[in-house]
Order: sequence, then C-alpha cells, then structure tokens
Amino acid sequence: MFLDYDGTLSPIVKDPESAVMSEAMRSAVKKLAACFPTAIISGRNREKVFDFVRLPELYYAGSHGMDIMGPAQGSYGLKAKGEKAVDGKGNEVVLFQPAKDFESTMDKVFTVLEDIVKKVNGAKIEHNKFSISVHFRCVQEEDWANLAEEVQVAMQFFPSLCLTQGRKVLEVRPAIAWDKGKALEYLLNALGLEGRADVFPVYIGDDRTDEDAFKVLNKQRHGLGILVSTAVKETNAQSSLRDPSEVLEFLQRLVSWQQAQASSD
Ligand SMILES: O=P(O)(O)OC[C@H]1O[C@H](O[C@H]2O[C@H](CO)[C@@H](O)[C@H](O)[C@H]2O)[C@H](O)[C@@H](O)[C@@H]1O
Repeated sequence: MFLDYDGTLSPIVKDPESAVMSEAMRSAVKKLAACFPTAIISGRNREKVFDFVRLPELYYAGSHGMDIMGPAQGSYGLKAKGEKAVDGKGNEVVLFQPAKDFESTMDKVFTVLEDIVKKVNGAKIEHNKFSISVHFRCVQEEDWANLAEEVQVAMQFFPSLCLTQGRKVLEVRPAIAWDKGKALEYLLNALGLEGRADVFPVYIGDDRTDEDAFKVLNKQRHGLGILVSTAVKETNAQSSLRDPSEVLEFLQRLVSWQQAQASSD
C-alpha cells in the first residue's frame, strides 16, 4: 500500500504546519500496515511527515520520493535493500537518497526564495530537504502571478533545479529523473515485491505529483491507482475517492476484508 499524505491522509488546511492526521486515520493506517507492507510517499520533508504519522513500522519517502527510509529490521517479514543508517532517535534504518548531491543547492535556493516570500503577504515557504514548497493558498489572488514570476526569475540562477505546481503551491526540486513513480518502483524492488503475481500494489494520492505513481501502475498493468478528488479531472488513476474521510473508510474496509480472509483460511 502506497499512501500520499496531504489531501489523502489529512485534509487540506490553510497552514501546512497544522495538517495533522486524525487518530482514527492513524489507527486505520497502523492496522493496514499490520496486514500489508505500507509506505507513505509525500512531497514533505521525510522527518516532518514521520512526525505527523508517528508509525515506525512504515516506510517513508519524503521530498516527492527523493528521500526514502524504512526500518532496517524490515516490516511484514520483508527487509528493504539500501544503505544502512541511524535515524535521529538512534534506530537502525535503510536509507536511499537519489538527490543527495543537491543538499547544498537546496539550501542556497531556499535562502533566495525565503527573501521573495517574506515580501508577499500570506506566502509561506517550507524546506522539504530535497524540494522547497512556496505556498500561495493565503496570498491574495491578484498577487499570485507576481509571486510566480519572481520565483521563475530566481530559478534562472539554478539550472539544475526545476519548478512544478501542486495544490496552491510552487515546488522547486532537482531536475533529475526521479519522482513518486520511481520511488514506488524502488520500494517494490527493494522489498522483493516487484513483478510478483501475489502482490497487488495500490497507490492513493490527490495531487499532480501522484500522477507519476499512477502512470507506473498503468505501465505495469498490475495494481490500482486511486485519485482523491471531488472534482472530475484528467488522471492516470483508475479509480477515485472523494476526500480523506472516504480514504479512511476504504482503508478500514480493506483491513476488515483482509482479516476476514485470514480467519477463513
Ligand atoms: O505529497 P503530499 O504529501 O501531498 O505533499 C504535497 C505538499 O503538501 C503540503 O501542501 C499542501 O497541503 C497543505 C496543508 O493542507 C496546504 O496548506 C497546501 O496548500 C497544499 O499544497 C505541504 O505543505 C507541501 O510541503 C507538500 O509538498
């Protein structure tokens, strides 16, 4: 199970710092992870998304999949391949960071963008380690174009980075061939689950960056992409849920189904 965070496990709110997950959702994800290997793939800083979710048994991919970490002892009897490291709490983990060489560039671009953001009422900036988010959800609509232009001009001095747009957010990240779809493929492979007939990958997400993961599942012709959206839109997902409350219900039903299967075996 692959889960996006914002807009999927937690509802979209004005302040990114307040996008907490409900206890009901945490409990559902915990039960889900006891049934199926589960990963969170988010645009957020990996440590930030871990602080929101607080379930060490999961695999976490932050910075749109460019910062992947999981428990070294594995979960669900599966151990991921990757570089061994120790997390901030002293636990042994496996780590994979395909954009590691960009750390100092991301710090530099953050400083430049921070100066731009300071001048725009309502704008916010987040350092997500291998990506930077410039939020305009709380910026007056007439100022959106100016903010985007200033960001684009600053980006000309960072040719190794690229700019994308998410839900009322501009995202700056390394221009490398790595995205949430690649992270999904990496995790399936690292956990020894790739190409197995008894494995059915499911990815749930609400934003443009999640489309890369839906595309991978389409290409494999095996698995299910679920878009979280109330609006009708073009997508590479095969199915949809309206909002995080429907995601919660879906996860709870999946757990009940798996438990019923296990008890009937
Ligand atoms: O991949 P995700 O887990 O969906 O992360 C994508 C971005 O999500 C966050 O921003 C979005 O949610 C905020 C809180 O609800 C909202 O205020 C903002 O407008 C949305 O764009 C997060 O703050 C970003 O850093 C992530 O890149």
